[in-house]
Amino acid sequence: MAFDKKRKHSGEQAQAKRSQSKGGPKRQKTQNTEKHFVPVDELPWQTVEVPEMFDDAEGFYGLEEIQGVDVVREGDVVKFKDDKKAENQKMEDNEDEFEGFDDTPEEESTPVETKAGDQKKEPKTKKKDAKDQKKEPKEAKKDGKKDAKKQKKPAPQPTEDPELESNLFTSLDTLPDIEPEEDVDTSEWAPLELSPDLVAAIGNLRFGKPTPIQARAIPEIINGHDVIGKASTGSGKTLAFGIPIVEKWLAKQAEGNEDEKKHPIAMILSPTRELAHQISDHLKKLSDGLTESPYICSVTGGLAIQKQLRQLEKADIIIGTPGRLWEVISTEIAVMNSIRQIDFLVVDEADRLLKDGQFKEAEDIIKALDRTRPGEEAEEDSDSDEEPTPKHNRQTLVFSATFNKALQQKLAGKARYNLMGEAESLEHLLKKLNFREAKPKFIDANPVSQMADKLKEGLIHCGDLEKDLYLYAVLLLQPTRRALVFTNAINTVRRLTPFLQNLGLPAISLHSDMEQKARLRSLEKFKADPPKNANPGSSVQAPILVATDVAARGLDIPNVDLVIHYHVPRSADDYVHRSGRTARATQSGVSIMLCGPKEDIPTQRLITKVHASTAASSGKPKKDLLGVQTIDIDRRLVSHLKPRVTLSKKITETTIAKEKGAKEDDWLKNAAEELGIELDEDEFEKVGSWKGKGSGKKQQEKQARAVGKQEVQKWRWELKELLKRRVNTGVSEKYLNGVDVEGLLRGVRSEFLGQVEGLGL
Ligand SMILES: Nc1ncnc2c1ncn2[C@@H]1O[C@H](COP(=O)(O)OP(=O)(O)OP(=O)(O)O)[C@@H](O)[C@H]1O
Repeated sequence: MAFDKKRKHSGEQAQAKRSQSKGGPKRQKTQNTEKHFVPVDELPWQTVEVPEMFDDAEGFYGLEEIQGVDVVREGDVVKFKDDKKAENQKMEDNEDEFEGFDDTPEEESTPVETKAGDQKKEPKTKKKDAKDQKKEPKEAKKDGKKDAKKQKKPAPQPTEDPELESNLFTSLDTLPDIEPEEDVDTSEWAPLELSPDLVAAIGNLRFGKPTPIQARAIPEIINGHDVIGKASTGSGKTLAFGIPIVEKWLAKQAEGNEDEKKHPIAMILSPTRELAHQISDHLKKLSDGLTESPYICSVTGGLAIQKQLRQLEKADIIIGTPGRLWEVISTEIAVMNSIRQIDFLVVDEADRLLKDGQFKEAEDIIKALDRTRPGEEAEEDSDSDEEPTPKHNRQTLVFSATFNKALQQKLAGKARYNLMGEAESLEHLLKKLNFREAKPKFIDANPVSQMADKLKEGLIHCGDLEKDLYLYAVLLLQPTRRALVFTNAINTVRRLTPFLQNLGLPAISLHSDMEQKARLRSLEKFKADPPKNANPGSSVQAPILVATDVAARGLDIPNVDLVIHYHVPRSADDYVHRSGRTARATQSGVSIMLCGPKEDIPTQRLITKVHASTAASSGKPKKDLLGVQTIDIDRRLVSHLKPRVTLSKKITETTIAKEKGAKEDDWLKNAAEELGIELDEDEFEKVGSWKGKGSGKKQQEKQARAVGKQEVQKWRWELKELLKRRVNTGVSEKYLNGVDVEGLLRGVRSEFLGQVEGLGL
């Protein structure tokens, strides 16, 4: 295409220019398209050699041509579109769009060191940008992910990121977006006399009033007391200690004492890695709303130590698991010295610290905190002959939903006897904590019931071998947004996850034998977008997390409405914490125990223990008030589900046995090779088998390994066919109690769950 260079600004072109500049705020797509239009003077014109004969032509002083330009006519307006520029722009746009976060380890390098660290320096506008990005439609993100995969865009360099946890945990993400003008009334926070900046930050979280534990603990902590706080699960204990810590940090910033600012203000000990990351996230969310915010870092095992160390050096608030914290601070004197000057030591889920061998490390940390530095020691010793009492200025805050009853009584000044056993060791821990005050304030926000207000509890009696069947039945029957299944053993998690997946349910595993990054990814998946239709009556099944007790404490995952105890928990406290993953804050939820014949007695004991105080305070007989309802699931429904459960079990067990067998074979072969022994097939068989304990199971595994691939495929096909048939399960809670079965079987309710068809009775 060629144009006369002697081109005046025609009315059309001027109009074209005007209309481009008038663009104003339009939808993104329009803006992008506008970007591709180029003013006529800026097009990449090329001079054309003209024949001599035109040299003297009047008014004709040259010819230029252009390629790759589209002329677009919009009504009276003509626009020029540079295709090459448009193409480049498109590529840039695609790159901008990429926000993929898939399952590959590379993705874990999402830079998250920003957050609180950057909060310190970042102007508010930046945060707003981040928020805006978050608000981008999910679909766009997904497309971005797909495109990125298609283009094989080089993944970001793995940077051993200790904070994959970013935004994994808090349910704050699920709060509906609020318009800026929609202010939350925070007047109920006024009695706590917090700084206006902090109240505004709390308002940003849309928390209109403090929870009972917050209302009681925050003033005591601000007044400088040591506090032992007890309140039911999901009742806001994290902010009960988090708010006063941030308040003190703000006060120190205002004082402007540079020395004071150099060391961290608080160290929070958490029993699990996931909980540590969650607390960190929760406090960062609170700090997001501040003009200036503390640098918060989490220090947990399973992630790169070097980066954690760098973060520790600049941290204001440290949250960590005792093992990793001890590993880092015991070797880094500078960090240790800095941590010694903390104002707050928090022990979250204190009673759990007694388990899993964490006690020793927690004790080491506390001892190290109190050990005076060499110079100071000499001074003290020379001044006094008395036993050196460790001097520190820190406040100690201990929180949990469960404290041993005897210890509680003692703390409340009511104990008439010495503490024994577990309580004794908790008391021992409390002693080791070396409180600043002789008598820390004990605040019990829920003296009567340990369980959350809006929690319903149920119990299903079934045979030992029927648990899988009942688990499946409950998951089909009880509509959920998210369900959590707890087991007492890692192997059960390993088996149940594929078992449920084979049945078409989106099960995800979580246990301590998984790599830390895989653990965080599992939680991320579980917490990911709630399925759009995962509501009563929907055919979309909500995610199911199958976990050991590693997920029992503290995790605040939004919209978990069902907790199933596949195994009866080992202790009443475990039951309280597991069940506490549902019915959090203002939400309601259901907790159901599957109880085999052998578990009957421990279950009764457990229920009595958990509900004894409720019964006692009402003065009614315990048996009427155990609060746990026995659920009868209709046998006809259960027996209808049995064939598919049997098939899924067979497939799962065969697959696991084959995998395990292959690993054992490899191990044997490697061991034989190293010893320079050649094993023939028969010997190989002999070495791999024995007649001792567990030989029955071994035999079963052997049989399972012998099943041919075709057979397994046949089972899979049969199961697929069964799953295609619809089961009218209905979605009434009444149904769980066996009340409305007839109606459901007749198809009175029009709601269906799963992809299975009528009971066929
Ligand atoms: N004042 C408040 N008003 C409303 N919701 C709140 C308030 N404070 C905290 N929350 C929310 O309540 C939920 C539970 O809080 P948190 O995780 O601190 O509970 P918890 O008592 O520590 O539970 P657990 O014993 O299980 O660890 C969180 O989603 C948190 O954001």
